[in-house]
Amino acid sequence: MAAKAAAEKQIPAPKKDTPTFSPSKVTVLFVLGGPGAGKGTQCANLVRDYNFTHLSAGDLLRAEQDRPDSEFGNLIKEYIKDGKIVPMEVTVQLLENAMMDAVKKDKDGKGKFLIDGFPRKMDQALKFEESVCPSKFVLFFDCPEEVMQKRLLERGKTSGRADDNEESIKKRFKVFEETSMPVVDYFDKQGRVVKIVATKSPAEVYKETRGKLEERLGKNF
Ligand SMILES: Nc1ncnc2c1ncn2[C@@H]1O[C@H](COP(=O)(O)OP(=O)(O)OP(=O)(O)O)[C@@H](O)[C@H]1O
Ligand SMILES: O=c1ccn([C@@H]2O[C@H](COP(=O)(O)O)[C@@H](O)[C@H]2O)c(=O)[nH]1
Ligand SMILES: [Mg+2]
Repeated sequence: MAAKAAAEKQIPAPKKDTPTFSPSKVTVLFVLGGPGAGKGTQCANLVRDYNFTHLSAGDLLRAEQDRPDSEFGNLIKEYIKDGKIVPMEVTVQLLENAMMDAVKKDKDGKGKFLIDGFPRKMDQALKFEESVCPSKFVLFFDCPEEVMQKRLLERGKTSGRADDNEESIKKRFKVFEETSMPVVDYFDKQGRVVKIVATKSPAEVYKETRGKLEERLGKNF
């Protein structure tokens, strides 16, 4: 209950001196782009070809929402339907837990993560890099709203997602422009954004993604 109150009021957690994971052992790429830009689709390709662990913040929140004992279930449900950003304490903890699970399974304690749909708000970006792990860069899938809307409405016919409907999509676009684009701009000013044109076919988008990723990291990262 105390954690929930803290999350709702955004009471800052005590500051940590060092992040949980060292970038010498753990590689983090943030994957951003508007709702429906194709982040999940391209992450699946990257997992297949480069052995990344894919962590979608939205998927982790949906799983937490459905966990019978979760104290955050109702809160997450409300936030997702309205496209709002769940208080960062919840999401950062879910991500850190999932990263820890994966790193513990690796015999060298290493990990390579695609953190999809995160950070979507400046407080999350600062908190994650300070307390969990600094990221190498952001893969940013750039797509206009009309294209994303068409994709989401099509996906909504079968996805069962509570936010793949016209009303929620409109709210998600607004939050993306007002709250998440400033995060992309923040990393861009530091030269840490790799921008991909996301309007072409999935195969063409992936070709550009691979090319730019290897340009940045080399072939054997
Ligand atoms: N390049 C593409 N061209 C056409 N359709 C695409 C393309 N990439 C993905 N899609 C389709 O668009 C929909 C949204 O894709 P995806 O789930 O990968 O987006 P996302 O960025 O993860 O969305 P969200 O932010 O809602 O999680 C899916 O139905 C997917 O099959
Ligand atoms: O850091 C995050 C990421 C996501 N959310 C909420 O989840 C939904 C769905 O996210 P997808 O990436 O589209 O799966 C998003 O609209 C937010 O409501 C969040 O709160 N914080
Ligand atoms: Mg997705």
